[in-house]
Amino acid sequence: MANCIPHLITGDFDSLDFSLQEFYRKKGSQIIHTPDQNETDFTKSLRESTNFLREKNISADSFLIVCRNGGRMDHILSNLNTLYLAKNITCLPVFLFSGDSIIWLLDEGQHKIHVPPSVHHLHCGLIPLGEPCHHVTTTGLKWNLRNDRLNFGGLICTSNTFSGLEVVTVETERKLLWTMGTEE
Ligand SMILES: Cc1ncc(C[n+]2csc(CCOP(=O)(O)OP(=O)(O)O)c2C)c(N)n1
Ligand SMILES: O=c1ccn([C@@H]2O[C@H](COP(=O)(O)O)[C@@H](O)[C@H]2O)c(=O)[nH]1
Repeated sequence: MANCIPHLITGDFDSLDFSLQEFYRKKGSQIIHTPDQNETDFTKSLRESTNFLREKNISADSFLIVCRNGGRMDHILSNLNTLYLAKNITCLPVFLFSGDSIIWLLDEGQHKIHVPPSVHHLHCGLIPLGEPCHHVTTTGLKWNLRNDRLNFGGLICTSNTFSGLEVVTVETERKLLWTMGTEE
């Protein structure tokens, strides 16, 4: 890690040691303090990173966010909320990677998800966070949905897995979180 110097360090810094901040500043990291307490560090850092890429003229395909799951349910839920907020911050896709899962937000419409055979035995799911999804249809899952309704308090799709096809298709008329296991 000694050679890994972040281009940008940003946040409210309530959990960042000042000496560590100074260490990285001297190594060349740009430091942006965002004290606003009406948005989470993740949401703000997505905005700062988007500005950073634009100012430095750096092109990127996506954001891969590596987050800890330290047991704080409010952190987990606010991280998922940031996936919904991301559309207003960046046009790049945002993938949230945590532990052995990756999760991202599917927009309304049809989706094809390419699934490498090495993860066919792992878990996947479709989570209707925030609002019911009245019509969801899938192919490529062990337990497929056929114009089914997903909602909290009713059916949500967790602990599903793959049928063995290399492509999963999802059709949804509302935004829907897609989660899947990743290789150890
Ligand atoms: C309605 C409402 N609830 C709660 C808050 C408080 N709040 C929301 S985001 C935020 C900042 C969180 O900072 P972050 O470093 O992302 O998380 P932490 O580990 O400090 O909880 C705070 C304090 C608020 N501003 N408004
Ligand atoms: O266990 C965790 C801890 C943190 N996060 C994310 O990081 C930010 C900042 O958290 P701090 O406690 O201020 O360092 C938080 O909003 C989460 O997005 C996390 O996901 N899991």
